[in-house]
Amino acid sequence: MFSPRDMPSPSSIFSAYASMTASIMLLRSMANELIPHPIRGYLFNTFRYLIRPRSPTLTLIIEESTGIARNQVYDAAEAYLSTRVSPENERLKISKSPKEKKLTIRLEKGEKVVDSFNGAFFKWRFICAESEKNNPNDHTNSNISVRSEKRSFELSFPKKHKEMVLDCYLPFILEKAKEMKDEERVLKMHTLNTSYCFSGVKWDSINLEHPSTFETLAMEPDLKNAVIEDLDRFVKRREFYKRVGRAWKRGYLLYGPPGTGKSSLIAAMANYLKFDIFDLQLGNIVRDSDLRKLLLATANRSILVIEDIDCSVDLPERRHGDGRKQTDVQLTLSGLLNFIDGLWSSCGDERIIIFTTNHKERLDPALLRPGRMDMHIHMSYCSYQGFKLLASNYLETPSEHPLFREIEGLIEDIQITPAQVAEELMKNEDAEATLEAFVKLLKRKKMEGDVCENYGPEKPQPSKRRKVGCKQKPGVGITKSNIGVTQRRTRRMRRERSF
Ligand SMILES: Nc1ncnc2c1ncn2[C@@H]1O[C@H](COP(=O)(O)OP(=O)(O)OP(=O)(O)O)[C@@H](O)[C@H]1O
Ligand SMILES: [Mg+2]
Repeated sequence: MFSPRDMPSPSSIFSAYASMTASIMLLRSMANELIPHPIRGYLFNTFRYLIRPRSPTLTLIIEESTGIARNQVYDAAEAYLSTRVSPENERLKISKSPKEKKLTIRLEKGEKVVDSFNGAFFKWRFICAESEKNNPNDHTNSNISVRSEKRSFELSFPKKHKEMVLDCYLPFILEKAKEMKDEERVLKMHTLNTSYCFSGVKWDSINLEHPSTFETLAMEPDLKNAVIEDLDRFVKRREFYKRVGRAWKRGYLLYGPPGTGKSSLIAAMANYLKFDIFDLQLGNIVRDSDLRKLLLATANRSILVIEDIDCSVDLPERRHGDGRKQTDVQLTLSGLLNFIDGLWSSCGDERIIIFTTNHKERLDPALLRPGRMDMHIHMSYCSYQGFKLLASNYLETPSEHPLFREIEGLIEDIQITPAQVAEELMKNEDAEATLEAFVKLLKRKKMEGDVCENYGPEKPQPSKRRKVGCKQKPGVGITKSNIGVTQRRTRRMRRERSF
């Protein structure tokens, strides 16, 4: 047993310490004489390294800049940690620029955050070292110094988690930060500005504030899910497109009567993917060189939209810069498509192109050729499902209402566009009165045999449509690269003239 009597006395400790110090000094002076200076330094450092206690913790230093560029890990950590502040934090920085939608929170110098991931805990600390240097650009010898800050994060964790941090935790933070940035991103709508008479047309941009989302869009649920899945698959497949040697782009053809939500679907896609929209009005382009310039000026992660393609292929006569007619050059749809294909195969990533038309049957076959438009999406008249979604959006009614059954029976027999339904639902704030008026409208339409919209010379024959029972259900018009089916369907649709 250890007893207080066994304890060494203070005088014996002091004499042991003194003799140890004396021997170290002796060794040092011998070493100083015998061993050359550089080797001495090396031995000393190795000895210190060997006797230093091992720490079980690893600390990663994440600096703001790599010397040349910004450090992406730093930016991601800054964004991510702003969502991890806790009541323990005492000082935080807060800011908002005019372009930002929300307040930005950042850690103040020295603040710490503890995060957990996969059951492990990680300690973060924000370091901000200030330094003062003479201004290298100051040639007046005024000795004015510039203050600079070197910011970094320290990430500490048990060494055994090193692989997990490098392979999972940091990639997770990078991904989270990207999601946050996408959410914050203010989408742009680029349209043509034709007022640059001498330098040709240019893109002008405004903030895209179209509120349409997949939640607010009345569409057959299966069709909507198919579109969402297709978009998800597309954005995830960077490596796939590279492997198979295809340009990373996707084409959609939206067709259907006016007011069925084609433009709303484009806005919903842009809002979902956080892609900018480039609205290419072909009618405003008079020179091929302009078209080339405009296409080259479109950005990655964007949607190029050409609306009413059946109308815009009657392109204006090409003209020289001085206004003389240039009749030898005609931009045909297939020419335009080859142009876009060629351009996008050689540059640009994550591009979507969308054509819309009210008359698919009038389209140039070049557009329907295999591999051109990956998905054909038929936007059709309002179904009962579509009505229910609009009613819950516009009237905030519960999912069931006594009048719904009557509406279901009526709406399937007539052709009414979601735009018309939306307009009716907006007429009155009182849900009860609105639904009653809507039932009356449907009955009137049914009695009048007004089963379709008149939106051009091809007004379909209601009796014919009824006979073949061809109110094409939304969703049946969708094909994925299945052009054979699409073409057969187009022929059938031509026969049926469903819209
Ligand atoms: N499917 C839908 N779901 C929800 N709202 C819709 C839908 N379709 C149309 N609307 C409403 O009608 C308005 C007009 O629709 P939109 O411009 O999207 O139709 P469109 O099919 O593009 O017509 P057009 O062929 O004339 O360009 C939209 O702003 C929206 O309020
Ligand atoms: Mg439209």
